[in-house]
Amino acid sequence: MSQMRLVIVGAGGRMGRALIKAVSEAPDLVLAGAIEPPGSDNLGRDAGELAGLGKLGIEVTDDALELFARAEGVIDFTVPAASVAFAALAAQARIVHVIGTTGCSAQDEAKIEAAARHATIVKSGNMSLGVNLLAALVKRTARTLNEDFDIEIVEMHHNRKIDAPSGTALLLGNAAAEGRGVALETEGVFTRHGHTGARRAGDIGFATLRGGTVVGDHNVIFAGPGERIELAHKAEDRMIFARGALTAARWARGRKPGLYSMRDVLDLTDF
Ligand SMILES: NC(=O)C1=CN([C@@H]2O[C@H](COP(=O)(O)OP(=O)(O)OC[C@H]3O[C@@H](n4cnc5c(N)ncnc54)[C@H](OP(=O)(O)O)[C@@H]3O)[C@@H](O)[C@H]2O)C=CC1
Ligand SMILES: O=C(O)C1=N[C@H](C(=O)O)C[C@H](O)C1
Repeated sequence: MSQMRLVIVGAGGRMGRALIKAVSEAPDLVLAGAIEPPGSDNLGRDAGELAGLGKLGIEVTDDALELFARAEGVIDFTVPAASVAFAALAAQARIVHVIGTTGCSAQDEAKIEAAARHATIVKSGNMSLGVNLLAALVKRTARTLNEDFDIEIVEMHHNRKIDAPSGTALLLGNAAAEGRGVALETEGVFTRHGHTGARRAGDIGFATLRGGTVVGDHNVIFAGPGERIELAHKAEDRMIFARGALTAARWARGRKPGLYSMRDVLDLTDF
């Protein structure tokens, strides 16, 4: 099979740079373009140099439409408004769109779902194998334990992160809710301050920590009477997300349009 031609959007970001490196290390993939927003200082720079690799001969541009027309897939770790716009363009070009962007609103999700009628979209709050396996374990654990076990999700990220709770924390919260047969929308508790009253049985609580250069730590605590189970993941390197995104692109190649998740890609659907 020929090399898969991929465009990286948000090429100058923390994940964009990791993705350029990951694509350049993969013999079956080729970098077909690199995109930054209009006005970015990175426009016109070489994508390889941006990622600290030396010249790759791919100039960073803001012309997504032109690049998407010549590519098979786009990898997107940007911001919600950009991902919604890129999904519409991916639908127009009928290509694969891998979305790692977090912090999307319900309206953003609806627009992405609409784009998935024509684009093959894989979207996940976390592209790593470890976190998706953790989500399966959380779901399984929540299914066994009743409401005597209080579920709390603690996450910590670097001080540049702009959304909370993390996409991963929400993914894990949804896994816990699914395991328990409830909806996170009604059971989730996202803030506590002041005289909150006692914890309600069945709550799924979230706590958000921000500081330093932490790549991403998540801990799901099942606190029961006299015992506590903790399931945790610590990301040490953004390359785990980048490689996961490339696994998703390969999996989506040639697949019919639709909205998929890493659960589909990693065949964890039985959990
Ligand atoms: N699902 C997963 O596994 C993971 C998800 N993420 C998520 O990915 C996202 C990005 O994270 P991170 O790389 O740390 O963030 P950064 O802020 O470092 O990077 C975001 C990049 O997107 C660019 N961008 C913004 N708007 C546009 C646009 N319209 N067109 C093209 N590029 C645009 C920014 O450019 P500029 O700076 O010029 O605005 C920047 O280069 C976040 O939502 C994060 O939570 C992160 C890691 C793993
Ligand atoms: O912004 C980040 O850095 C990360 N974002 C994702 C999230 O919101 O869960 C994934 C990872 O934890 C890093």
